[in-house]
Amino acid sequence: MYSLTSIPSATSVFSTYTTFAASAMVARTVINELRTLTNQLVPHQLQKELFARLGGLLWSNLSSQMTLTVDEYNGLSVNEIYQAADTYLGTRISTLNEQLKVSKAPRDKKISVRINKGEKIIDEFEGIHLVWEFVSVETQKTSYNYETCGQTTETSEKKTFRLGFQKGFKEKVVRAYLPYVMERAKSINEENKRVKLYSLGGFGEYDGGPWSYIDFHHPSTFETLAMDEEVKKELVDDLDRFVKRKKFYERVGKAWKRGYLLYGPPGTGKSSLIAAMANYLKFNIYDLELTYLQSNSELRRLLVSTANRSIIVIEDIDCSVELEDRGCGGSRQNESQVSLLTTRQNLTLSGLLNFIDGLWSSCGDERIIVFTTNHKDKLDPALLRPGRMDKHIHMSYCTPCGFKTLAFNYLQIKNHPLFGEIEEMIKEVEVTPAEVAEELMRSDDTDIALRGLVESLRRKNEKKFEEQVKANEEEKKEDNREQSMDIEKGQNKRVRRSRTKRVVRRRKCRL
Ligand SMILES: Nc1ncnc2c1ncn2[C@@H]1O[C@H](COP(=O)(O)OP(=O)(O)OP(=O)(O)O)[C@@H](O)[C@H]1O
Ligand SMILES: [Mg+2]
Repeated sequence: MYSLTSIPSATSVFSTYTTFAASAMVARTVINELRTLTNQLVPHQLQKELFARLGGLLWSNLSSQMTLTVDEYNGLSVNEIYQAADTYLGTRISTLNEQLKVSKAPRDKKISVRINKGEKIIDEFEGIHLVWEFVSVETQKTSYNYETCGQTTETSEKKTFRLGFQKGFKEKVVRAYLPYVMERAKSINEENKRVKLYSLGGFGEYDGGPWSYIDFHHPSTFETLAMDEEVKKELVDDLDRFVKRKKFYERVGKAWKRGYLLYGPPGTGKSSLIAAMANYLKFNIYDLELTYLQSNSELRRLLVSTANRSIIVIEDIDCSVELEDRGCGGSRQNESQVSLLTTRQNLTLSGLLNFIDGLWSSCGDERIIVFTTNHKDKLDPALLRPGRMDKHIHMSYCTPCGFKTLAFNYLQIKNHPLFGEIEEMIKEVEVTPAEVAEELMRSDDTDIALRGLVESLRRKNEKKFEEQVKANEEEKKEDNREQSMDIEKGQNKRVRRSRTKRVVRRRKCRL
């Protein structure tokens, strides 16, 4: 609604009209002049094209709207803005859209919905009204085929997005809106990303490098992991902080990397934790089996060819590398003299550590490296040195709290009359989460599964008791043996002393 003061006066309307009419007359005269000139100089077909373009140019200058064109390809390379828009607009489809396309690649998790030719999508960004339009033009190209000795016609589709908005917002659209679209598309792609497991075994697909990959479908998540809740939370917070700290790492001049050492007995969830980390961050996993490698240079080549946003895993590091005495009279050598168990003398622990600290740090971003071991005490101190692995995480035997997580995972229950008994027994017995999981999987019937677990814990407890009794007996036997040896030693001493006394007495007599 207009207020009285906002109604334009008759004179101002008339003066606007005359200005507009005068401009139109000038434009028409210019066009006519151009037409006469070009009639004489330029062929008819070219003239048509020229005027169409000129008309478009004049129109866009006279109108307050402007259009940005986003082609699928920029020359031969893909246009990242097009790809981002394609992804982003999939999330902006509304009930106004009538023509949609759906598709799903064999390995995609979700069905993708896109707008069809001619469809428009309305968007708002910081007060700017934006209209996206999808345009697709089919072109046919005929060429001579030397194999069939005939003409072949290829049809190709040129896909474009047109983005319309008010001219005055051009700067803001280019500098703020399009980066926003790209950022949103990146996080949408991250959400839908399929995690890949790269290895050196050569059983998967290759994408150019020395690693082959398969899709990673491990179901482990932080919710399903039975581990100390505080440690779990600390780790999740640590990962969250790590991925957000690009600027921080730049500022302090440190490589954007993080190292974790997971240690604990077999079956306590070290590999499951790596899977949970990969699923949480949507990072690919590189399973680096050192036994496949021959030398430090090969190791370097493999590490350099890993991608950003990935987890490099070296499992059972204590079994892969071992200290070896070389030279120096069999004494324990320093880290530069550490070599692999096998005869592959050129692959050394120091090579690995130097690379983690040095060269590798200078290439790539957002990398996590994880070592696992069942025997932390067997590891070379060089690996445990402060600053080398950022966090040491102990994966322990099952705790009462861990048992509850597993019971919920496997049986979907949060409580049961047997819980109290089981929790008490778990405090006493060393049982791994893998063993508990195995028992819980034995039956779909909650009572049967839990009773089975109680039975197995009881057996373990009895075994532990028997082992303790045996150990005590052994200890007693050992004590007795030592005592009798002491007695024997004492008797021998007395005998020796009395003999010496007799000799001394005899000597005195002689004197
Ligand atoms: N902490 C845990 N939380 C949930 N499930 C677990 C846990 N630990 C073990 N499991 C179960 O046991 C199986 C074996 O565990 P996992 O392979 O992760 O153990 P690990 O510590 O890596 O053993 P290893 O030292 O032998 O490699 C897993 O697939 C999972 O089903
Ligand atoms: Mg493991």
